Amino acid sequence: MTGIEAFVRGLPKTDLHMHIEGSIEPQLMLDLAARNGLKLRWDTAEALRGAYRFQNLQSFLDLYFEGCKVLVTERDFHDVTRAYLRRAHEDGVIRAELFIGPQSFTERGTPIEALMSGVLGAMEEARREHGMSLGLMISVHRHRTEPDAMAVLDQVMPWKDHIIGIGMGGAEVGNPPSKFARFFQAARDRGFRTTVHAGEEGPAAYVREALDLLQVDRIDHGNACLADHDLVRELAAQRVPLTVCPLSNLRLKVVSSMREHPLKALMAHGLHVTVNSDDPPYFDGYVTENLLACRDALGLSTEEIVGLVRNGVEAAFVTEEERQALLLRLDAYLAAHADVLDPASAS
Ligand SMILES: Nc1ncnc2[nH]cnc12
Ligand SMILES: [Zn+2]
Repeated sequence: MTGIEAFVRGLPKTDLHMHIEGSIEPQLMLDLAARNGLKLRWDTAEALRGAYRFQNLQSFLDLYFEGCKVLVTERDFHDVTRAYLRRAHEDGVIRAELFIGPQSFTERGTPIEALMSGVLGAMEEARREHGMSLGLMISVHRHRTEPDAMAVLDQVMPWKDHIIGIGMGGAEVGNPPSKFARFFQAARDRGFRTTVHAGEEGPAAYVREALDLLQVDRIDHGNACLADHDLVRELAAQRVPLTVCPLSNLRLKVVSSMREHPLKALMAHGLHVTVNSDDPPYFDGYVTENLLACRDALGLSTEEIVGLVRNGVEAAFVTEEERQALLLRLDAYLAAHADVLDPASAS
């Protein structure tokens, strides 16, 4: 490991855009399938990992929803969440905000109680054992109907105090934010913070709808906003965070190479850009690999990497007290590694 790799891995980071059901490492997927008496199309972790070649978002979602079938019991939800949090902790993540999309599981008969207990129990363990700051977000599927999304909102209300936000993912093109205007209004009326996937494969107009119609607090991805200068100006002026996922964009062919990734262009426009993992095993990288891939392809400086990480802390759905505590951890690390940021200070 080079000095900069070790520095980025140790840097206290956030992961504000990741999906629990997209975090199942191949071996765990096989183990969970065996535990539940399910037969997968792959016999080995290598074979499964070899299937992670995608043409677009839909080809990924097909595999992602197939993978969801191995999560059945409370223990399954616990184990997958715990495994992600262990990896994220080793990756230097101090604040993670986790999406789970209940519809994939409740439609197959898993009770919402099993899902919530498993996930929340694992989060509590990771808070205790790793000192992580954690929040859970409920995500609905945009390819389903708005009444379906409303039903999810009703289902999770008993856990309202354990949920920091409501989001939406799934097949973007043809399912614009406007389809869910009443759902997001309802989520806001019930006191939730909101975020939505927009401008990943969809156009800038979808990001505009997310901002104006859904009035979300953050935008997941948001890359396509660059096509609309007025929109970029508004997003920058309002400091709306974008949870960008560079390796996801590469693997889903949203960009044809990392060198063409818009991360630096988004930063140059003064946007509140954060870097996140999305679905780490599927896209072959946790937050550190995402930052290093951007550094290698786009020539990010160490200061720019630190700026992106600081943006993550500023965009987190936390109380101001918690934000200050996270910033203190970041600043303590930077003070202890002043030689990396300013090599002239090393003597
Ligand atoms: N990148 C992505 N886009 C839309 N929905 C998703 N669900 C999990 N990952 C996603
Ligand atoms: Zn996502």
